[in-house]
Amino acid sequence: MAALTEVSSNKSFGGQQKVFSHESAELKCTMKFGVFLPPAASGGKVPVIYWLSGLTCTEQNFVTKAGAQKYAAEHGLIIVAPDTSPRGVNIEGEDDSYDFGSGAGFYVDATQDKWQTNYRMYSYITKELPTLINENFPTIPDRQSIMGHSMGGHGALICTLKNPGKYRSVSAFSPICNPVNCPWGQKAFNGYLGADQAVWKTYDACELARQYNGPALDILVDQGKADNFLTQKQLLPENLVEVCSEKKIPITLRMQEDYDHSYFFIASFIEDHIRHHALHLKA
Ligand SMILES: N[C@@H](CCC(=O)N[C@@H](CSC=O)C(=O)NCC(=O)O)C(=O)O
Repeated sequence: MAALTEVSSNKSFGGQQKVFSHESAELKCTMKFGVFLPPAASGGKVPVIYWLSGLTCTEQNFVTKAGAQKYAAEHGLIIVAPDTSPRGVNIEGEDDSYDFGSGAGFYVDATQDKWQTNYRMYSYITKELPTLINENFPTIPDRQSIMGHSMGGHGALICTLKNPGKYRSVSAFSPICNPVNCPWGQKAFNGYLGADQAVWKTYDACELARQYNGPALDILVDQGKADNFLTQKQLLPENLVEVCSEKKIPITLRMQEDYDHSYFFIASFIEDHIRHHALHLKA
């Protein structure tokens, strides 16, 4: 069993909000993650939701700003919130921009020389982290769901679409829906995956939805209408809705008047997302 080091522990809504660090075999560095343990977890096994954060985030953003603990406690759900990239791996240029390198792992397994040893966030999120969580916390391993924000919304969507049946449900706040067609995605995919756009498509939610052939999905997306990144065409939710309607994949896109891209938006609707996952995790 891989060793966990407790970094912090705070009682919250009758449960415990903790942060742990561990040595990641996939990323070859020390990583941190937040884990909320609801009161129900002290008396038995409970389902788990993974939260994937966006650009510039660590595990702290969700833990301190989303206000999820109250609802996770009420529904009896563990929530795990990992960091968004390898840290301190000393790759030249890793800290040069906010949207590539540190804090911007984009939930892919890099293939390019400089990045491929450490930048393996896809394998970390879908394999190493769940194994670690299931070994160390009272989870029901086949009852897991995933949600995320922006770059993390992209991550939640692709982890679900690439692994039919692995997650009981998926939801996202302002996700990057079509990275092959937006500036953030093009920069990250070119840097981590190289120039071959056929490889990019294997990590693009619209392309993956076009090819999806698995259990029925029930995708929930919230998007603020006053989100500057929506206006800048970084998110492209309309492209995902178009593919999902062609493929008859149920998706609910809620366009929320006046909300921006921030955690104030996330905190306003996190209750709905946790309820959405609870319905599927307890069905
Ligand atoms: N600094 C950047 C914008 C960075 C930003 O807005 N990050 C978002 C996620 S964006 C997509 O993945 C975020 O979650 N920030 C952390 C927070 O606590 O708000 C710029 O200036 O454009």
